[in-house]
Amino acid sequence: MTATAATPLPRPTAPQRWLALLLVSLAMFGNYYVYDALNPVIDLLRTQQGFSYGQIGALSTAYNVAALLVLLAGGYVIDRFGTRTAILVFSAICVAAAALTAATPHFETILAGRFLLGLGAEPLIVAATTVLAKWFSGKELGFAFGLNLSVSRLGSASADWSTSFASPLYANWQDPLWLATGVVGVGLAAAALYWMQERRAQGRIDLGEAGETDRLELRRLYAFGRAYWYIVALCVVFYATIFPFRTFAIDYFQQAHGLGREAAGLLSSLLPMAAIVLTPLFGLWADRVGRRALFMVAGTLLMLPLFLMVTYLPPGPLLAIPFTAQSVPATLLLVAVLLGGVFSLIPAVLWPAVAYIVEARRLGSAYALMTFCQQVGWAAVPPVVGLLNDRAAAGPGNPAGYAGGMWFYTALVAVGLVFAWKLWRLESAAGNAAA
Ligand SMILES: C[C@H](NC(=O)[C@@H](N)CCCCN)C(=O)O
Repeated sequence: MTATAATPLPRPTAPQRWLALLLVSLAMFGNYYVYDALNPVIDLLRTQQGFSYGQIGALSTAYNVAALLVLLAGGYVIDRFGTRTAILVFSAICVAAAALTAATPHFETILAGRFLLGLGAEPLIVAATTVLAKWFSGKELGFAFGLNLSVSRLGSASADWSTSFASPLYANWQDPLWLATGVVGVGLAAAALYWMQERRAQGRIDLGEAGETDRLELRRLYAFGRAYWYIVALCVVFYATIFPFRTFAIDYFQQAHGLGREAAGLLSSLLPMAAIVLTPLFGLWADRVGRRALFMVAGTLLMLPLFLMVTYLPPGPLLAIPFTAQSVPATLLLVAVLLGGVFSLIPAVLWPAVAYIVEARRLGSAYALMTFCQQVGWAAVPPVVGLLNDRAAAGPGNPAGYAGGMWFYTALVAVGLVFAWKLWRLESAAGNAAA
């Protein structure tokens, strides 16, 4: 039965909202899994296929270049075809991308696969956000976003854990990537179920007006204030450090510190695992006390010494990772735990901070612009780190060769600290003026 113009449609019930969240989050789980699935096979791509670190960096950048092109297209597909079709189409692109990446040993094909992934995965994130806003508007929206991000991070952690639960697959570089294709295939199935759910809801449930998707307004850059640009600058350097570090982390722990793949995967998974638990908690804390700029200063300050600690401090005693048969050196464990804390803290305050300084009607384009800048920074760093590693002939015989990359990350964090500090000064001055 459909409602007439005289009888307003009901808003979705709680079970309907949570079903939508579950299905969209499953699609996002697959999305984050397939992105991170490349990280544990980097050593195999190097030993079995002879890829250089520079080529690995290019595989990472191909994703960002594609994402930049899609962001420039400005959410056209979502506006034109609607969220349910967008989720389905972008999930299907991710599956095709995963299969292309796994299919052949040629560098160009793998590069094309990662490019295709960027075309599907980043707009899928935008479409998922739009879907949640439709189903949850006015009801637990922040909580729904937080849960969605936690499930996405579980996808990243699971890709790292695959070094343990799917260890027999790591005899070659292709099988783990076929597993990733299967996982993102499950995400596609969830997207198809969501498609059915939204189609059934049409004409029966009020999902709000099909709002405009966040658009990039490059012509109006001047309209944002200084505080906004400080946040964007911190966003650029933070993600340009943490995502490339994660890309290379498993291989780095293996080559520079002699860890096995399973231990290296578990260590790397501490970053997304911490974020699953701590991001919502830091978000709640910041909601209570405000002072987000101070949180950003604290986060970047904590992050500043970590890459040098992992490079120069003695490894310390071996410590067992709870619930596993693996042990890792204490210094590495400490650095991974602290990086996990930072990976939880900064995103928890960075993205919501924009909403406090930009007027609501411009928030969409503010986020689109911030994501655009994020991709530019994130695109630039992996080839530089790859080049530094290659030039220094970094490898198990020359662990010191990885130091250049670690100094580069440290320099980026130092720049981030300057912007966080400037934001804090600006906000303190504004607070004093208002008092
Ligand atoms: C919330 C934020 N998301 C992003 O930065 C996305 N643009 C890209 C995520 C890609 C993950 N493979 C985050 O994850 O912190």
